[in-house]
Amino acid sequence: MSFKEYPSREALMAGLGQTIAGELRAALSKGAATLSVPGGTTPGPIFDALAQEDLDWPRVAVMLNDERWVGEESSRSNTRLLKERLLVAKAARARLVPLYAPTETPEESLDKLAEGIIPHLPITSLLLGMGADMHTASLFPGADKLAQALAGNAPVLMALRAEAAGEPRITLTAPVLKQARHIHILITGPEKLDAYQRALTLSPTEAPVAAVLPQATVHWAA
Ligand SMILES: O=C(O)[C@H](O)[C@@H](O)[C@H](O)[C@H](O)COP(=O)(O)O
Repeated sequence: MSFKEYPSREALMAGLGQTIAGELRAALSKGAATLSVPGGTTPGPIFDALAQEDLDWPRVAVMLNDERWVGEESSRSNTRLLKERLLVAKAARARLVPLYAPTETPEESLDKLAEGIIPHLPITSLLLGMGADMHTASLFPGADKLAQALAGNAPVLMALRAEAAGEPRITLTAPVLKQARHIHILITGPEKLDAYQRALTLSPTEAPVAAVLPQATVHWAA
């Protein structure tokens, strides 16, 4: 586990964008590469930076760590964010691996979406966000199927429901996250720094982000 503090959010976003681009470039020199990213409000500037990187994007599979079960017309759609901020400019030619399909419930689409993901595992570069409640991806404390999603034998993809999550979620499970070659957790501000420090002392059931902390680099700026 390591912790990296940056002098400003701008420095964090630019620096981490370059780190991830370097990891993808190294993987591409040997074969294909997979980038998995969060939605939410924090990663937009890293997406902007990555979209300008000179990479062999058609050989990069890009997916989300998790999705809120809403259509792309919703401002809460992570797929929409991805299309607007990451899969543009030079990265427009990257290959999007979907985490959403227009069925009423996520359960109806789980198998099909998982089938699309499996050929692109393990993830080369995994960028994770974290909530102040210490959830990561859609592994929320108190979620209905959290224990199954944290288990070593969890399927690749699961549908979860949690009060704090709002709509139903679909998420990569802990074993898939842990198998990523490079794991980066992106957090900003004092509240999330405090949550990260608490997570270091808690179990993944209490603080789901703890499941990946041992292998992760945490990147923080005030
Ligand atoms: O769809 C989501 O909600 C995410 O993927 C989620 O895990 C996110 O990374 C955290 O909730 C942090 O979100 P913020 O960056 O908005 O604080």
